[in-house]
Amino acid sequence: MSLRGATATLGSRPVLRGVDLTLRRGEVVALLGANGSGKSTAVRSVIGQVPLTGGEVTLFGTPLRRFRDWARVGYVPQRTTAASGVPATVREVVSSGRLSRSGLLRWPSKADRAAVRRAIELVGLTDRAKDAVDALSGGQHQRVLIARALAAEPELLIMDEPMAGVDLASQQILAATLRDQVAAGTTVLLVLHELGPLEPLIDRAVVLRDGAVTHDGPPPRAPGQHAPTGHDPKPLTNQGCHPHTAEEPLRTGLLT
Ligand SMILES: Nc1ncnc2c1ncn2[C@@H]1O[C@H](COP(=O)(O)OP(=O)(O)OP(=O)(O)O)[C@@H](O)[C@H]1O
Repeated sequence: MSLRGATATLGSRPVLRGVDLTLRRGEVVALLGANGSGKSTAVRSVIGQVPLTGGEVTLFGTPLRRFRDWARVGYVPQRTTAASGVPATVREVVSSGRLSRSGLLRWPSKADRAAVRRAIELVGLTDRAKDAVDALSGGQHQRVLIARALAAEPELLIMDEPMAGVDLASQQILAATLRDQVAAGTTVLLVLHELGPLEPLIDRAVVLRDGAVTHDGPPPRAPGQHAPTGHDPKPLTNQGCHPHTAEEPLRTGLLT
């Protein structure tokens, strides 16, 4: 995927100011930066949720406006309250992630059901498959969202702060899940505040500051290290790591 010269304005505020971000097949890239630097906006523009005012997005070589093959893309939004109060089971939510591949109008095939089962197993929730998602912890809920993205067996996986507010046990399961995906050749774009347990998986880090790229290269080696450009005097890990408070549910088009 690539984002070239991307500019975007939210309200009257320029949020992306000429962002270039390219992922080659099989790469694992971390998008880092302080709160409000534009990370979420950048990934949401990749999946068409934020319109660009300039520049372009291409997915698998196709310009976004002509791209239709959404089953090739898995997207895990920032933690939301989208599932709370919805009486859906883990299996139902994960199955919804398969619809981009199976379509709404036909009965799920054996392969669809197996992919859903595998995705639930990958995130370690097999024993909770019949439970309502709103009976799960925050970390387990995040695992459900990841399983939902994996159910379509995407070639490109985009995750927005998958570790935010996730307990250590879930973090380890997520890291292992991601390791399997990467080993299978999936391309991964991760929005992160710090590399944490995902560090060994990451090939490259892109650092945003005020909507512009200040670094594109090797990831900072240790948590707490400074941004590698020398332009940013603040440690990447200590900029108000925030449990995301209740946010509006996102309508991604990938999740229904
Ligand atoms: N819907 C919106 N309307 C107006 N401004 C917005 C909107 N969404 C985000 N912004 C602003 O755009 C800027 C970039 O936000 P974005 O969520 O992309 O940053 P981020 O780097 O992902 O931050 P965080 O680490 O806090 O998630 C912020 O200043 C934010 O306040």
